[in-house]
Amino acid sequence: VCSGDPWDVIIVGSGPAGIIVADRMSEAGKKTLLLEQGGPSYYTTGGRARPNWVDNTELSRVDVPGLYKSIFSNSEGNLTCPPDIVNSFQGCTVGGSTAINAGLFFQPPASDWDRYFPDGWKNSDMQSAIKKLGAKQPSTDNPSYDGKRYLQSGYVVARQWLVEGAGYKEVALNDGPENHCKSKVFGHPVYNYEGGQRSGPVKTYLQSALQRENFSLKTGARVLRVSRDSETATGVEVQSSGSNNATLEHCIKEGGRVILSAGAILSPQLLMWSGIGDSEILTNISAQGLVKVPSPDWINNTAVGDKVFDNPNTFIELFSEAISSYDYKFSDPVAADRDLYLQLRSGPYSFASQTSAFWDFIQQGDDVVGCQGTIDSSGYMDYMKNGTITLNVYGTSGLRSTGRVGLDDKGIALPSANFYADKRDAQAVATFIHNIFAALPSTLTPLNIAKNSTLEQLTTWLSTWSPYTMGNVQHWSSSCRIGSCVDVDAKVVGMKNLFVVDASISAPLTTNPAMGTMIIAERAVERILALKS
Ligand SMILES: Cc1cc2nc3c(=O)[nH]c(=O)nc-3n(C[C@H](O)[C@H](O)[C@H](O)COP(=O)(O)OP(=O)(O)OC[C@H]3O[C@@H](n4cnc5c(N)ncnc54)[C@H](O)[C@@H]3O)c2cc1C
Repeated sequence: VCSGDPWDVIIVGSGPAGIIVADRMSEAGKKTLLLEQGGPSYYTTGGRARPNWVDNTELSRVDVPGLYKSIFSNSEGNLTCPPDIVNSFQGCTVGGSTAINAGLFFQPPASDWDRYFPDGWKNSDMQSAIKKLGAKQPSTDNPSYDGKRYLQSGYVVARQWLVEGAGYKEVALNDGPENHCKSKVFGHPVYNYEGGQRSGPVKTYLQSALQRENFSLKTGARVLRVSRDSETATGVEVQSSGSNNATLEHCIKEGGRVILSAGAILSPQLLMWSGIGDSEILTNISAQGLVKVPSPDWINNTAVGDKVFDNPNTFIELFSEAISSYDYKFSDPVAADRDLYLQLRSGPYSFASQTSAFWDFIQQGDDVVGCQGTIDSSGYMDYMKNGTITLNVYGTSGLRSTGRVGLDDKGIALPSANFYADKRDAQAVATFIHNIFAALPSTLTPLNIAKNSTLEQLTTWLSTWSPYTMGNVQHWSSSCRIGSCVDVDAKVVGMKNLFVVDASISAPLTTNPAMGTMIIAERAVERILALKS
């Protein structure tokens, strides 16, 4: 029995991709339902979780960029997914992980589309999607509302090291093809903020969707599976929050569509619970009653959940007498910085803590591997002494080691990353570090790895687990790739009207994934709307 009238399009998940798809589908006149299992995040969505110093403002903890890091230690506001929903650190709230992330907003280089995406998704095909995103979503590399740059001592030292020493070009990182090539470039991080506050799809696309009468957002609505009649999706089965095991059915009209935008870990789980995936996994979870479709109607596709990717992270602690470290606080910020933020949306709390970013590509035979460096304003773990900053080094595009989204014994998604399973990956990241270490000035000292380490020593160090190495950064992508899991229109292989549009369908990108995922969502909408049926 359908709950309410049927929809033209039902979208599962209000992350950046889901919100963009919902806005564009409703703009195209489709009667559109967006379902999100989590609750409010930004102030404008009803989010009120925040430290006392932000009381009496129209801000929640989500709106204040400088409260970003507190998400890892303070769960107030139920913004992250509980363990009975997914076995990883993700946003389960309006905006998905863009409501809890740092807001770093980097445009993937043109070479990513050309190298790693199929026909129809090459750089030239992506231009209209990139333009549409740029027109709708503000971003800035100078986030403080008063126009001044704060916490720049780390930038000055890094600039001297990488630009003057190592030959990186200092650029505006998203501007123009020659700058966003991400090839030996250095600059100020770009954030999707506006007016000293977090922006992102909730503040842009979602607001335009909410103006339309043919659009509806329902929160607290966890979709369990897609209902289907053989290869035709008919709707989704939803477990309403608070209700004990009660479910209801939202239906689509004949000719309607279901689009999964639940993220790179949960979209594969939804497919599996809907009887689409590796038959071995389907057999296991159907024994627990999690698959409702009879086995003859299962769609056996081992590409569901396969080759999931996250960036392997290495933290390098660097010390210089010339640096003043800055430690962000949730409850008790430095009074002057608190006032600067509250009165002028300016100062350190107008950004998440990163003060510079840079990229290079490492050539390995015919292959290239992208590497990214992002420098934070403080030390980490055992290295909190003033003068210390943290360099996060990520391996990015072109890495060969990937994992799999499996399910735990309760059927809940559990990603594996398999970092450096292919040794060439560790060698590529080590080469990136070795190259920049060669240019370290005498005034800047790495604290957790020797400055004069050989390439072999660096390779061994970064591929041996420690609190500083082999870390996940929760940039999950690539678990339902175009060509094997979905087709070039983002349609699930074997299904007529079921789609996946989120980080799942992206290849590993050279940059942090949010902006690329949003571009992909714009492109997928163009292709879906162009389909005949
Ligand atoms: C801590 C952290 C920091 C990050 N920092 C950055 C950064 O600075 N820059 C950057 O580019 N990227 C960053 N990322 C990654 C980036 O945020 C993600 O790549 C991006 O949000 C992925 O978008 P998505 O649309 O694929 O899915 P998600 O953002 O994962 O959104 C999926 C949404 O679907 C909902 N959902 C899932 N399953 C269901 C269901 N069954 N029923 C109903 N709703 C469901 C979820 O609750 C969630 O709201 C960060 C991620 C994390 C976790």
